[in-house]
Amino acid sequence: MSYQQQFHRWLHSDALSPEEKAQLQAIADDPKEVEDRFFGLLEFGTAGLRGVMGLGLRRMNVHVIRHATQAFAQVILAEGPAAAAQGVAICYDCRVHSQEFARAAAGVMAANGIPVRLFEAMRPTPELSFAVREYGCVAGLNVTASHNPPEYNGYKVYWSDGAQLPPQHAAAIAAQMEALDVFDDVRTMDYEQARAQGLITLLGRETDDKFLSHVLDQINDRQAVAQVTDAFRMVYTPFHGTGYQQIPYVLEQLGIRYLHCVPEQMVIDGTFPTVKSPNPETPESFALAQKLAKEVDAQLILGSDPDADRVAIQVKDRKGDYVQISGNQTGVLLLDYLIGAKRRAGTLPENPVALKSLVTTQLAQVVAEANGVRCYNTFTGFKFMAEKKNQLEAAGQGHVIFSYEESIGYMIGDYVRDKDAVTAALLLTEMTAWYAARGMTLLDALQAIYETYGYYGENTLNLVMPGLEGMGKMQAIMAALRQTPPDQIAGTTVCLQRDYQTGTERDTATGETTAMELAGSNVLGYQLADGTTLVVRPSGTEPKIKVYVLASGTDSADCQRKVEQYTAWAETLRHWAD
Ligand SMILES: O=P(O)(O)OC[C@H]1O[C@H](O)[C@H](O)[C@@H](O)[C@@H]1O
Repeated sequence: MSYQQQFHRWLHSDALSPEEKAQLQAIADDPKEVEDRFFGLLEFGTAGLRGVMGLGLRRMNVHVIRHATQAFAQVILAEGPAAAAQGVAICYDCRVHSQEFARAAAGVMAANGIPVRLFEAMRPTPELSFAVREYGCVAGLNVTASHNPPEYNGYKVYWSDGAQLPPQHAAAIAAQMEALDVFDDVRTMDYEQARAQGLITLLGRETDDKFLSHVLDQINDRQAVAQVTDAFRMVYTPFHGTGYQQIPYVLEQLGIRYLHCVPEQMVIDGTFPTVKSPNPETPESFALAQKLAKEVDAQLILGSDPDADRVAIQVKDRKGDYVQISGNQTGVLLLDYLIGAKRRAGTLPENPVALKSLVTTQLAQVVAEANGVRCYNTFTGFKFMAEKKNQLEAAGQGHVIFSYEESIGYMIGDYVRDKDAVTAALLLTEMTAWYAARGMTLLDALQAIYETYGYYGENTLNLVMPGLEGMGKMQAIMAALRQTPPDQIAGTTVCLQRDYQTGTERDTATGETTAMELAGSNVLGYQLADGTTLVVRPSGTEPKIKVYVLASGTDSADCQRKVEQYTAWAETLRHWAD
């Protein structure tokens, strides 16, 4: 069906209310907008479906949610009646329409005879992962667009291990979505009726208590916190999102006495009125938190993203300014700390393993291996880390103690299979207090790590390319890089050219091609003669190409110089599609 046909189908469908039809009518004379909204289905990316809210096949709205859920229900039903009877857990975040979408999804599952455990109110994403495992659900889903701007919403899908669906299962849902009509093939049931029939039950306090008790079990060193508690001040912001109860709670349980939460941002609001972007990766998001931190003279600022699966930190430097510690650096600090803390507490398992994504700093591997911890790379997305953790542990090949990505996601413990800002916030605070008890800030600790293991520097460049046009440009850039793989980048020889789609690595000196362990994802990589690694991939959550520069050098300035040099080259990729 062409996009115009799709548009007319929606415009005349009985499933749409008169108001919805009027909204669609308003764009009828704008063919570009109609095309953008109807040219195809939303794709399952790094974190499921994600899109701008609005009417249309390529937008997030109740019809698309029901369609996706019907497709998901078919995949579950195909597992047989026993699997379907295990039911699904459903969660949602603070966004406008998230509760409505979650209830609509619950209604579709119920209409398909699949029992639903629905959170009574918004909750952090990691609690959904936990609930799926805890209640032996066959699957789970979460209505959230994580850190995206307010106009977005999304749909994350989980399987029975509590991890987001790996590509082959996501592809099964996508295939069902293609096969099922968006209106005619969707079974749905009234929310209240499904509740009355016991097909939808609510999850609340009891689940929180179980989850939080696992989180608190991760504490390694209460003593260190007790030592500094009278002088240790910190600021926390949930950015109007789901971390607002559990993170302050666990920090208090850790023994933090002076915890200052940013009052304006403790107010739940899916429009995120006090920030340009609710993404804690962007230091500017912390403006209000910094203001409060200066007032109370805090040592640490911590901010969790709206669905509380990711967390970023800022610390006070010598000049008294708050500086962001990148995800790459935070992960290295936490990994190094956890190895030490677990060793001191006698809780480091035999055969410890750390996982990271292939676009995360090499330093993590160096630190892990120097401390007797094996380290593996995976593709971006915690579904891949969860898969690797499950595989290694089932085969008796090690116990994963820590998994992380440069994009400020951290997974710790065995009770979740997704990134978890609640546990990470707890341990980042414990770590900061531990160093404070030794007269060190996290910046000092980072410097010590560089001096011990070598200097590393990283940057991620985002080439934003929105809409249908942007999609074409991104494809063209990836195709051009494949067609003419660079032999030199910014004047430096490329030694190895990697294509993670085919899983092959080409040595430019010999022309020899060898197979790599990782394959099957649209990612390209270049190993340069000066030790720098460059990785290029289209984002799976936003319309952009991401270029990762991972450098090492003789000191910080040397790393910085390389990072700038290759970032400048990465900027030029923008024009490869012109
Ligand atoms: O690089 P992207 O595909 O946009 O993904 C960026 C991040 O998005 C989500 O938060 C995923 O859960 C993360 O695993 C991922 O690192």
